[in-house]
Amino acid sequence: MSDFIPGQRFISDGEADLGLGTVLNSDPRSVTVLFAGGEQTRTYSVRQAPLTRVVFGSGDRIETDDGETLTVSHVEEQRGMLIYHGETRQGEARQLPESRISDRMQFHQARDRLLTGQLERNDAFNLRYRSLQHLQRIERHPAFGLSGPRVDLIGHQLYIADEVSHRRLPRVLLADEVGLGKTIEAGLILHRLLLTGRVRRALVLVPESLTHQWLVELLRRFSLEVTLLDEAQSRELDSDSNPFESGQIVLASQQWLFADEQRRQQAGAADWELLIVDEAQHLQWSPESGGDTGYECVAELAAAITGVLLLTATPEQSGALSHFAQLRLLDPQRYHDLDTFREEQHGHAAIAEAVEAVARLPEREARATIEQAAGDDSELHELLERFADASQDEHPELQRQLRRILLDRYGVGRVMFRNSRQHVGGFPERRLHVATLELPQAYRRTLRRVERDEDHLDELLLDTGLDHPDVLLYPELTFEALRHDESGEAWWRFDPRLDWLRSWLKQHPGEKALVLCHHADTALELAAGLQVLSGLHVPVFHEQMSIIERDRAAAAFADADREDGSPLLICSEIGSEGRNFQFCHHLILFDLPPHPDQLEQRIGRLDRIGQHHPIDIHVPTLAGSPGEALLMWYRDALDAFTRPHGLGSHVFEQHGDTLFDALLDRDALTALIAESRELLERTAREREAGRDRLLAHGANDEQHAERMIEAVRELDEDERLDRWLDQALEVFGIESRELDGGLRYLHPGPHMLEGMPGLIRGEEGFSATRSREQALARDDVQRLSWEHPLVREMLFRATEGSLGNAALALLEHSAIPAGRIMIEAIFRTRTSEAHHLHPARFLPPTTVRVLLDESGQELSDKVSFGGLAKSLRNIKKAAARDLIRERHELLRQLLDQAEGIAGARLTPILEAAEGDMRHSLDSELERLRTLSRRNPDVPAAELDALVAERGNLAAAIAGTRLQLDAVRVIVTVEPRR
Ligand SMILES: Nc1ncnc2c1ncn2[C@@H]1O[C@H](COP(=O)(O)OP(=O)(O)OP(=O)(O)O)[C@@H](O)[C@H]1O
Repeated sequence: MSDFIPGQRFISDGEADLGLGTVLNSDPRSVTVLFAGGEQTRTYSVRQAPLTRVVFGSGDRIETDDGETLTVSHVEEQRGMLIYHGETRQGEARQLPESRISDRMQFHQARDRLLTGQLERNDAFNLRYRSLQHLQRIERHPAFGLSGPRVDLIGHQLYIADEVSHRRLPRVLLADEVGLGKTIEAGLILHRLLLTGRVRRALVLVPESLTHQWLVELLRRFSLEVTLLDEAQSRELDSDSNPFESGQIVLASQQWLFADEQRRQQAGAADWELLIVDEAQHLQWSPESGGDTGYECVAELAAAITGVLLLTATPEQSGALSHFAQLRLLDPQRYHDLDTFREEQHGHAAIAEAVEAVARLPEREARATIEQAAGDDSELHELLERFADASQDEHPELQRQLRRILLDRYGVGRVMFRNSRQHVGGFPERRLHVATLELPQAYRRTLRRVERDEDHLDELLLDTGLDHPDVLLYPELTFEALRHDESGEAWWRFDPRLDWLRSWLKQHPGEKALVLCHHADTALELAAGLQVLSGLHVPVFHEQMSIIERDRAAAAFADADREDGSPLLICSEIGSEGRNFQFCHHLILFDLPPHPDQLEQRIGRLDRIGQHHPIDIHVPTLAGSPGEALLMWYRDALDAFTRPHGLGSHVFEQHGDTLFDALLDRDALTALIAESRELLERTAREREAGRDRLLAHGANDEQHAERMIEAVRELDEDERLDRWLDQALEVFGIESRELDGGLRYLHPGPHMLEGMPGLIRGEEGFSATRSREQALARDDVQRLSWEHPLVREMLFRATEGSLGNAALALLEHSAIPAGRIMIEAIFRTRTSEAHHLHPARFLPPTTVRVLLDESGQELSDKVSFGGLAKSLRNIKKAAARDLIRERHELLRQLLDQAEGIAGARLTPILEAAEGDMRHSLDSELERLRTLSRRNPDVPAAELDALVAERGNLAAAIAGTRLQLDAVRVIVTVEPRR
């Protein structure tokens, strides 16, 4: 080291605490270094200067002399001096000559720590190496990001999560039938995108009534810490700051956000990579009048955010228009014209037939069907040719490709996923029980007048302030609105539905029932009536209640044994939307909602995943009333109580007005029922032949789903996690005690390192299991997986901090003379930038291990890490430091040599990663290109994004460097006798 240049930066190998030194001057024999941090100057002989040059690489953070932090992107050398280029914390580009690095900068890197004697326990070094190895394996695993959540492994959900999270533009409509797990699918997608680093910030917008449920689900099932933002909390935050920047995942109520212009602007100004909107059917839009405030707010956000998940069980609640409006939010260029959209829906049957024909290949008829659907699509024809020449072994893969191309090109399934009970299977039956009760006089009078005199309806609407058809369907509201005399009798005193309900309770001791009413007022008064008449205190659940009150009511219902427990819960229509009540199987429809999708939402509270009992739907109805007419239409025309078919809204769109006119006219009703039934059956046949069939094929690929389940199980059962956990818990100072039933209790030990998720020193710990079943059955038990926050934190600290990156150990060996030195150097790849592209799927942190003996011989082939680690002993720190100091020069030489050896091994690693990446992205690009020629569902932006991604990934891989991550010095000693 003869050419020291003034301004270059070094640290003293022996005196690390002096900090970072600057060469002041040098001559052929000596070099003088100023350690400004310690205000000291040292002069060394050039030949033996115990100095290590400080060189940073891309991705490193440098502290500057003016208090900034610079993240290095690349380094340039000018006349022996290094110039660092990078970005400041504010994202500004900056150049920094090495002379301007802060004198006080601390060193955490392996080489500096070793040479400055900052050594650690051997087990920490072992943990570091093993953690890197596991990361390398897990980040490439096909189930990575999906194995941690506490959910049952349900095929269609895992398929959707895998498919969507792999897309560059994850913008889809999750439209499974009610209760099939859209929240879970959205959670899985979010979880994976967060873990892979593609998403760092997400905004989740849900109806006010569901905020708490989402908060709890994201925490309990996905271990995601979410900031629930409301007005009070926003005000508490610093008035200058944007409250939407206050958390990584922000959950907010749609009602709150949509109503406040300033908050909407703030949400739009924050940086997000993913937007999730639940119950998207409420967003209203039409070509004539544009969107309502909510729609426009979501449209603005969706235009700026890469990933968008819209959730709705009833995408057509307001007809094809609302469905189109949702798709338009996801891809406005593609869905720009409502008429074209309507027309496209007709061609789906032929494609569905072709998709099904694929399974029957090589039958001639099947081939003909596919050929016909393929038109002039040369790729499909070519695949069919290949199939004809292929061996039987190759058939499944070719069939998969054929199916995929057909669905991709012509299916709606690229943007929309809809699973139905019919295709998922395993759902309990629904049973309808109607109780026809006598219409009370008080209601009858009003109805008869309307029947006789049409104008009376208008008067009634004016007098009551109610809407049509509510004024007819909910006679208790009409009665109350007309009851001017406060002292008069309340409706619940004479309404026979109350008596019916009371006797139902008597006949079903120990059972629970969810009672639904269309209006909150009915729900409240019904509860009041029950209290007076039966002394029963029944919790009510409606949209005017606070979230806390609602949760309390739901809890009292869930646990009837509590002091405030109740066998009934009375809910208003939208008060209970999205809620989970599958622990109960009796549904009492105190009245019926005016829209079939609302009826489906009601039944969906109980008919959800997790419901194991047939569902009993009880409808007390008043003979001759409009409510009874509606029941007949739902039951006889729509078949709305047996199973969800998603066609209710379509029929309603055509016949809704006539229906409301026929509520008081039984002849008209009978005709309407026949007409509606005919429309329902015809549409069902068409949909079954076309769109629905295609959607069902697109929403789930059973083989893919099966592979995902297998992949997750593989990680679930990974025994290496148990071994790694034992080592990690020991190093981090966490104690573990076996409990009965395969559980373990983790709790903080006296020396536990700070900041371990879920554990605080001096406090209780938690029970944990590796078993998915056990964790699903018990809320109080956490499930340990490679994705559990504690495991991730330990993996992170064991590989990213300085923990265990420098160590010294003794090796007892009779065949090697005592006092000989070896170094075990672990290098790892560092791929900078492009985190959001998840380069780790092609190049996870990859280790290169180099084991050199004193003579510079490379032994890693002969001596394995595990074999060596087993034979090593610890040594006292002070003695280790002395040893290092004595052998400085040799260690530096060995480290330089190891670096050279490792460097030579980098090229094949990068080549393999680049090959993998190109293989994967090229074939996807090819697929998208062909697809975009046929299927306008593929937005041009997706193609551009993919090309850009390939370029960025290639650059990231090419820019990968090897960094010495950890080093262990091994000193031989004579075996102890
Ligand atoms: N994989 C799973 N493991 C365990 N529970 C699940 C799973 N999938 C769904 N569930 C449960 O089934 C119920 C319905 O799921 P979820 O709320 O996600 O359905 P949804 O489709 O969003 O319903 P809705 O249409 O009512 O909004 C919830 O209680 C959920 O926790």
